[in-house]
Amino acid sequence: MTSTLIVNDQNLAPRDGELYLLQAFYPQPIADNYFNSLRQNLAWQTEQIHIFGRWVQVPRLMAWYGDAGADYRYSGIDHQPLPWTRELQALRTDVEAVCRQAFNSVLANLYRDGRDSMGCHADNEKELGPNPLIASLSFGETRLLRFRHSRSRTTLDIELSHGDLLIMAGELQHHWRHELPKTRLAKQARINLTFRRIVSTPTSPVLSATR
Ligand SMILES: O=C(O)CCC(=O)C(=O)O
Ligand SMILES: [Fe+2]
Repeated sequence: MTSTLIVNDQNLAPRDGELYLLQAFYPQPIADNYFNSLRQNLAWQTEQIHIFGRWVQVPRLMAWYGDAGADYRYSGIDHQPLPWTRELQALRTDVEAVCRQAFNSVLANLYRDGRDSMGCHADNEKELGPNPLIASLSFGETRLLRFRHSRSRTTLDIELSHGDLLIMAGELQHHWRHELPKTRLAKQARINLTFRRIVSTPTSPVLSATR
């Protein structure tokens, strides 16, 4: 294993990539504070995607923050990042210490309840580089993240709860896709932050329009 993480956790991916789950990375009172302030203070927006010739609203709210110049294209639209807030900076510092990697951007998603979701995709955009390390923080309602191996169709369900940190690394994005399915069980909101390192500027649409 060639991981550069300082976590000694077991790799949850049975093959073709690395997945580490640090449960309660933030203990509950701290996670509560982050959930409340992120929900209040981030510039949550609805996004439209162009799919089969029409514009459809994505079933969640989103916000994009990062260093100036770390432009990122998602939902078919080129997004200029908003400048880091103080709390996103603090979260970034904590996550960087564990991952031993610098992040220059974060994509925030707000799932208002179990009717909000994210479609199956891989975070394999070329501006993330060949084997991106992506750090994903969850706050609020527990939701299931489902991984699907592209060739074998094996699925792997990971429950993400309040304060958890999930790290995706190695070749994972080449071989596995992931989705956050809708569920009747989730009545409360969930916030997810994925810290990323943008290494090149895109010249063409790079995120699949099917999310
Ligand atoms: O909400 C999640 O846990 C998944 C988010 C995700 O896959 C993404 O932002 O690319
Ligand atoms: Fe993703």
